[in-house]
Amino acid sequence: MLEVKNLKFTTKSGKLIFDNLNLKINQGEIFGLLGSNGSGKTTLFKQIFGISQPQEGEIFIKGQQLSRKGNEDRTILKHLGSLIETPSIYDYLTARQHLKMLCNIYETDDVHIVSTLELVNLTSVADQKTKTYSLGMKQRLGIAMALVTQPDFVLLDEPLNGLDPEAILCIRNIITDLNKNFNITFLISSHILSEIELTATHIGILHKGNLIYNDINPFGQMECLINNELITKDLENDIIKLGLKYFSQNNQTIIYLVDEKGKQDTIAMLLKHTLSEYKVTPCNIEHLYKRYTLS
Ligand SMILES: Nc1ncnc2c1ncn2[C@@H]1O[C@H](COP(=O)(O)OP(=O)(O)OP(=O)(O)O)[C@@H](O)[C@H]1O
Repeated sequence: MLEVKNLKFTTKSGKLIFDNLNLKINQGEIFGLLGSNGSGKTTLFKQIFGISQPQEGEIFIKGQQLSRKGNEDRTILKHLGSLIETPSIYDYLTARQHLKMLCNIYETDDVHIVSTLELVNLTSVADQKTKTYSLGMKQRLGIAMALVTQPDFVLLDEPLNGLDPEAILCIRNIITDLNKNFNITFLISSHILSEIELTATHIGILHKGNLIYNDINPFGQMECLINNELITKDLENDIIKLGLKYFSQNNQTIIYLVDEKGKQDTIAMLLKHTLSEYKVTPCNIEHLYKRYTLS
């Protein structure tokens, strides 16, 4: 669905934002993009959506390369829905008019306006001017605007901004339902790690210009923690032989136990090395995030 190759981007003031960034998102994935303030999440969304052009590198959507100049052959963008930064909302238009306007711009059927308003719980205020809307209502309208044209790839940059817990739950359900029932692909950024943990199939951590973690969402898996001083060369060879993913940091080696078999194999292997001082705990995105970004 999306392939980003060797993307480089430096701001006018000389700050390096992307340093040969590579990213691949396959159809049907929900890719959760994490990263600290200023790490470049919004910039990446803008480049994928063609609002800003990469200085170096290539972006492919459904196999079609986006033009560097940014103005020819943009038809592929019709398959994209997006909410980038704050939604572009006009005070003097109603929610229904916003959705109608988007359908006109994208030259798509407007039959989904009613169901999209229903989806984001705006039906009762659909004909009120948006100047009367709260922050959360505007945000839900922004999400509706990303969905109304029935795109098969949706970019949501901080979609949970300003939402109350009920609305957060509603958006989570919308994303997972659309993904499950219609195989819609999502790229979502958020600082709410617990939400990404619950929704994403894959996770990327953007840090210092690159994706320092880019893999499946390990939530629900277990990990095994061992002090580095207990890791012998033979043990490391056995970890590699078993095909286990492992990572060493702060005097600790962390082995990801992707399934029950991986867990049993790992424990059997540790026992073979007469190693009993290990700890098996559930994976947690917050720990993962800290582990990668605070190193
Ligand atoms: N219009 C601009 N001109 C110059 N620098 C910019 C501009 N927009 C963003 N930047 C810089 O680019 C970097 C990346 O910003 P970006 O908004 O992509 O980060 P982000 O990861 O989305 O941050 P946040 O989590 O705060 O939304 C920052 O250092 C920011 O200062």
